[in-house]
Amino acid sequence: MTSTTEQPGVAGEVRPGETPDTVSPAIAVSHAYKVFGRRPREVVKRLRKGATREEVRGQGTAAVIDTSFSVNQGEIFVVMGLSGSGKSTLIRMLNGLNDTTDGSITVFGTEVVGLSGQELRELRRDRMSMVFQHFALLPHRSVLDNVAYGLELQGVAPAERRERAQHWLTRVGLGGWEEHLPGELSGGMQQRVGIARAFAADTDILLMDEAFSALDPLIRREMQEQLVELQQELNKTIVFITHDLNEAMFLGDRIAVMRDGRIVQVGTPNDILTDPANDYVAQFVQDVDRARVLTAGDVMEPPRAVVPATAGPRTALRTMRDLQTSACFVTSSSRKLLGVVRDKDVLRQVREGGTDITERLRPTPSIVKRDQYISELFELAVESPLPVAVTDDQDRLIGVVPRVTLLAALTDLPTMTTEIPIIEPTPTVSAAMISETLGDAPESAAGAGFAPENEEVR
Ligand SMILES: Nc1ncnc2c1ncn2[C@@H]1O[C@H](COP(=O)(O)OP(=O)(O)OP(=O)(O)O)[C@@H](O)[C@H]1O
Repeated sequence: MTSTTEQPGVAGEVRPGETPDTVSPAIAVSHAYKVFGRRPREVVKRLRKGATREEVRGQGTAAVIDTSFSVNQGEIFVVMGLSGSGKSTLIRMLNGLNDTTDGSITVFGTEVVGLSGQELRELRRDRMSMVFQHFALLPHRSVLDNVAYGLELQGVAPAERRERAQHWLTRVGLGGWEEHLPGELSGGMQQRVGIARAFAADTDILLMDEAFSALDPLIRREMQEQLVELQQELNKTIVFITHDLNEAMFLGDRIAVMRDGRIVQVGTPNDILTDPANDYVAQFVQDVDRARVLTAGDVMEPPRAVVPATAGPRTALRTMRDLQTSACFVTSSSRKLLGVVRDKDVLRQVREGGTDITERLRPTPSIVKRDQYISELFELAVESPLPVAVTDDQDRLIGVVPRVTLLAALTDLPTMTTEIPIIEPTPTVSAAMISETLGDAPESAAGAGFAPENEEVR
């Protein structure tokens, strides 16, 4: 499990494969508090001593309480939580739009808490752009000038800023709208202008506060996909606020779940879904569209019905009989998936005295990669009698997704409902007939091994 309920002092969490020594976070937040009210520091003291948000309410609103987390360079970090949980306050603390009552926030190693107004403006101009839920466009400037606005603040020359703004308008699908005023555009189009403006400013960090919430579902989906695409292309660090769990799961490399001003869990979408830290998170995720969060790699099982190409037909047949299945994957010596053999074909081959199963090889009906969402597997699973094969970049068979696993993944049920695993597809030839052909007694499934090839030709 890689998810954490962030612990005090644990600011530099890193992703698998990275080491703390080689990666410095883009943003590190440590024990940060934000209290609205007349005596905020007093409230922090009481919170530190264990007072609850409710208990201090008379003195002020504790919007963000003892929050520690870090955002790695190049990741999409989503902050999710119900309305009022403190998400907007938190994201605005990162760029100084809200001051921080207590604690530390660093951006690329520079402490943000305590910077002057001028320094904060520079930070927002040069390092962190923000996309707001309600666009925040300048109503009397053209669409093009709105997109170029950040560049203007950065002092970029007019010709270059027009060119860059034009480029980004085209990227977000608004070519041709340059000279219009924002008010002439639909909500979805205005949001695209906001996004183009943020990307045009070319800051390393993008802060997005409910940036897609005003969009209708189809456009919203499109924008989510476009954001992921742009992020992969440009390797920006993105902090994205949403109260929509499916959006969080789709976008987030990691997700922080907030409740009543505190972060209650940080983890990958898979961690949050399969290993919620508490009942609150569990309730939150119960309605999530699991098919669009879990990948083939998350749910795949070790392939059982597999024989190497060097195994003869007798071995293949014995394997299928013992596993009570009618098909078997065939792999090369380097575990590359070559295809499948069927029980009927192999039975015939044994009777005919054949020795090379690759002569009876059929193409594998469905093959996916480990990072494909299981929503993409259903059609394949319906069309194919065999479990969906999962291969790596070198086409090696690394797992299978049987239909039962796919269905169980949707509801978080265990896949094993009986003691004996059912291996798809069911036999088309009886075990007795196979045993008679092989001239031996059935072995237990657990004992199914590969006989050396010289046994095959006896
Ligand atoms: N300027 C302010 N003055 C006083 N209280 C505030 C201010 N801004 C936010 N709050 C309070 O802080 C708490 C957290 O609000 P915040 O807007 O950060 O939550 P949120 O999770 O972003 O909610 P939403 O999704 O509704 O925007 C709320 O109780 C809110 O009323």
